[in-house]
Amino acid sequence: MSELRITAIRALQILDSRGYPTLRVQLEIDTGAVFEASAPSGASTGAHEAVELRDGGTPFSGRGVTGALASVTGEISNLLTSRPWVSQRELDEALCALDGTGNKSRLGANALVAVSMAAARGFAAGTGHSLHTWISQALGRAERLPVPHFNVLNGGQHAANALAFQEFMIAPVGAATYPQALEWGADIYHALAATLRTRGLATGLGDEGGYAPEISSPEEALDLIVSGIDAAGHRPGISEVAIALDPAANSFFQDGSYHLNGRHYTPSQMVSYYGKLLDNYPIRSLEDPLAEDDAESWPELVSALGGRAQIVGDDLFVTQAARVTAGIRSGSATAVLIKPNQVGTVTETLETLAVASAGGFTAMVSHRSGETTDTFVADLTVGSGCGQLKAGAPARGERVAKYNRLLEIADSNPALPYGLAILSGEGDTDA
Ligand SMILES: O=C(O)[C@@H](CO)OP(=O)(O)O
Ligand SMILES: [Mg+2]
Repeated sequence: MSELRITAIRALQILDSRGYPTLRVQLEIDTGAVFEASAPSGASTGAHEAVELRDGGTPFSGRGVTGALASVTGEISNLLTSRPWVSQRELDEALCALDGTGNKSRLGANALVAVSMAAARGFAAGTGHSLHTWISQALGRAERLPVPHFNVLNGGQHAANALAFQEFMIAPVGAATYPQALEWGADIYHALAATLRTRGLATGLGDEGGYAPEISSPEEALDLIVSGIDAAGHRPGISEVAIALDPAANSFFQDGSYHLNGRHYTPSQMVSYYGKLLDNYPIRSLEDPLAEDDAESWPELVSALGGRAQIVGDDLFVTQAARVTAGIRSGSATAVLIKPNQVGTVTETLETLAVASAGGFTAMVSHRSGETTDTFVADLTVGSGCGQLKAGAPARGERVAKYNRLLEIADSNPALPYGLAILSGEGDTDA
């Protein structure tokens, strides 16, 4: 692999999709080529995520990134321009050592992840490969176009309505190709708007571009989505248009119980509740169905429901290999959600994917609720071969940037397979 000789690093404050500042980083190398990346930002964050550096005070309600910009143009720039870098791992390890904290809080995970992603683009270009192919080679996995999981109805911390569950996604599992999956997703999204209007419900949007009607129960949301799928002329079903949920249960877990539908559910009652949802709706995936502070209840949920739906740890694992390893041992989930900025570097993200795969977990790559038009996660999904990406609704620029990047990849790689895969270490077996 050719060395990366970085000659200059620039950092620019830009706005994310919620109107808060974030950073865009540019690395210039000795050939004059420039590689760019931008940091996304979550709203429903896990307690163990790598920590963003935010200014506090004013402006931007305390969410300024002056400090993170200074990390990039100061210490990080001094280090990265001081010598050539032979690999992504070497560069990322040096970044982590420079930060010196366990959670990236000194230099900022937002600063580190943007630099690390820009460097990955540089290393990929040095090999003459696209980013997705470079990632697949780094992981030793076959490339695959994912089933897009479109978040069409928003609640929780991503919307102002009273819906406790955060994300209601549709997954066109039965589409023959990625472009067809996108077409189905867009058609259903529009049909859902018509369904909402017919019932006198608002079509205003939540943070990820899904509708945020004034409803409060998950069942109402699921009924609306099933109607929308029907109205678009598709079949709701596990192997046609399936549903995936991210309740993000941290946000309605209080004092040992889950506050939902005007009731308090014990962890065991939540497991039965999800069982009923699986009986009544074609749900293929449940992310953060329980809270991270209720970690001891996850194995019970997996024993009861793990054979019927993918159980994904997001806040529970925060893309960190050690936490995934512990989750594999305790049987706490069957899958991991992958968000590079939760751990802070590309190398650590790839490590988490490798650990998940070796332990028989599936993986789903994810955007954040605060996004930019950066498309790194689209390439990461294809290169990891994990077969699943969630990037919000099939509308709004920062969301469709990812879906459109997948169209580009599909267009220039017509032989790439499309669909779900199991990260089993054995290759890409169809799920
Ligand atoms: O919970 C999630 O999975 C994410 C992305 O959809 O939300 P946030 O970025 O706010 O953590
Ligand atoms: Mg989540």
